[in-house]
Amino acid sequence: MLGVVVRDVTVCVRGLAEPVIDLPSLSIAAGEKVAVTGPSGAGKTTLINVLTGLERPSKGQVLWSGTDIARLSEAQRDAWRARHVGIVFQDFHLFSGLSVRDNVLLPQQLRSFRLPPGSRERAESLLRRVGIERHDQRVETLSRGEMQRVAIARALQQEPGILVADEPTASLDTESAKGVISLLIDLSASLGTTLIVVTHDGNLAQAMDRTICLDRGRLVMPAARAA
Ligand SMILES: Nc1ncnc2c1ncn2[C@@H]1O[C@H](COP(=O)(O)OP(=O)(O)OP(=O)(O)O)[C@@H](O)[C@H]1O
Repeated sequence: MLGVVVRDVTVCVRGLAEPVIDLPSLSIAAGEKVAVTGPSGAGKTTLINVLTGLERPSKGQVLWSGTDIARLSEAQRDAWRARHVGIVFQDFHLFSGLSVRDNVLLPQQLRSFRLPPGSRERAESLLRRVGIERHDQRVETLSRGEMQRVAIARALQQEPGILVADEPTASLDTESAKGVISLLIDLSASLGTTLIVVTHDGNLAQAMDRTICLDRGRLVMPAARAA
């Protein structure tokens, strides 16, 4: 299980006087479920990029169970991320022309060249857990809700310590969104995964242990939860 401590992190971009992110301190415990919310442009994606090593902060530390990923080179961060992080992208990033099963296996195949024993069985078991039974179906013929569930299965295939999902319910109807919320929670709990979701969905935020709210790159108090 992996938790993170962020210390004195800023992200500055050329042409902007104010940092895009300015976080004196932030901790997420191993196994915790956290929602990241805030208005458009608040820095949510930048925060996720920094936490997953997709982007290096201008200064500060990002310590995942002791490893400061902000000090790693891009290649080292890529390797660290492949080992520890599953990402569910908002637009899924599934590969048309490939089957559901091959989409789940592809990142592992790219990483290890030869699939480790049991990979196929694990992919099929995860797909069944997310409610997808037709594993030979070409991925582009799925509904959006089904694509979302395949993307979740793929993110969990390599048993990551950290699962990050960007707006996982944004394109779904209420019923499918409910299903995805309980899936994310059940799967991350059973695998001991730290779960970080970027969301505007109040139902999803309420299902997390805690909400981190950003405004103009800084942490602010989240709006009080409805009773
Ligand atoms: N490379 C960059 N160059 C210039 N501005 C940038 C760069 N990266 C981020 N920004 C700015 O930083 C701010 C935060 O961007 P970010 O994408 O993190 O926000 P967000 O909260 O995820 O927004 P949204 O909800 O609209 O996706 C925005 O004003 C954005 O324009």
